[in-house]
Amino acid sequence: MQHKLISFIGGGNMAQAIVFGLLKQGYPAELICVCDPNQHRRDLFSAQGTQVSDDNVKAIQDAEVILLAVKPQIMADVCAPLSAVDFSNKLVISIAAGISTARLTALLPSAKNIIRVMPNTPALVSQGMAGLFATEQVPTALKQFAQDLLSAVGKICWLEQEQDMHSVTAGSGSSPAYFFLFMEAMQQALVEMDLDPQTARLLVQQSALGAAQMVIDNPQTALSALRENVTSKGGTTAAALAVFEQKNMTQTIKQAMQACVQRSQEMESLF
Ligand SMILES: NC(=O)C1=CN([C@@H]2O[C@H](COP(=O)(O)OP(=O)(O)OC[C@H]3O[C@@H](n4cnc5c(N)ncnc54)[C@H](OP(=O)(O)O)[C@@H]3O)[C@@H](O)[C@H]2O)C=CC1
Ligand SMILES: O=C(O)[C@@H]1CCC=N1
Repeated sequence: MQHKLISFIGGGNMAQAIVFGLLKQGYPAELICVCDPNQHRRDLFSAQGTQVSDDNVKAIQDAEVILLAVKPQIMADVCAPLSAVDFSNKLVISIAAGISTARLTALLPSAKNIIRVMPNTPALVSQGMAGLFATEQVPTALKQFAQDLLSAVGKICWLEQEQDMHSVTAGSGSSPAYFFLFMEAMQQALVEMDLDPQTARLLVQQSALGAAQMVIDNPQTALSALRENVTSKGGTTAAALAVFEQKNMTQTIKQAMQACVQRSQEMESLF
């Protein structure tokens, strides 16, 4: 992939996942600058050889790519001083949930090239999933750069309609947390059955990994068929799944994902 000078604005959880993921894939550390007001966070990055700064405006002057990785709630305040800089030859990538490209254009009026990305934290271990949306005027070469950047830390999909970003947030941006919660609950249940926490965690994590790998390795097989293959008639799995069914688990998952979409839509009108 082509290497460009990238300034990250915000060095929190998601920026760390992307930056450390990129470094693992050999992206040159000297071409990454991370801006964050927090000294401890800056130290995490400089220890890996990247540039760091507490001055956003200064740090974006020479950058070819600016990756906005602050909370949506403060995006407007963060962009206000940045708008003094000429963005016409720069690529702006925003990973903020619920901040539309129209809103970003209003916040950074000189920016012509804006790409919105919804990544997720497994980027840290090169297993990220990112949805990308570019406005019409973004040149192919810049779209290719954004695609290569996110592909370096996982899989990507392009969205034709920006409104689908809400569903992508429910499906991949937020979803690692659903799986962590599920695994957390399983581990806790096993500990309450007297297994030690390490053994409980091993059972859960290896089963999750194995299940995900089976899904990946069998693209033609319906997920329901993989489930049925584990479920012997009158057996143990059937007993467990019957409880999920009684508790309306499918409906609960659907409602949770709808809540995620609703919050993303709400954030679009709030910030
Ligand atoms: N976490 C995730 O899994 C995902 C997050 N996102 C999006 O990524 C963005 C960042 O989320 P996340 O990493 O979780 O949030 P974090 O709070 O972990 O990171 C944001 C960072 O920005 C810093 N910051 C605050 N003010 C400024 C400023 N003026 N200039 C530069 N940096 C500043 C914060 O410092 P301090 O803490 O001191 O305020 C913090 O270190 C959000 O918009 C979110 O929607 C998208 C997909 C997944
Ligand atoms: O919870 C959030 O709002 C962010 C966006 C997707 C994952 N984390």
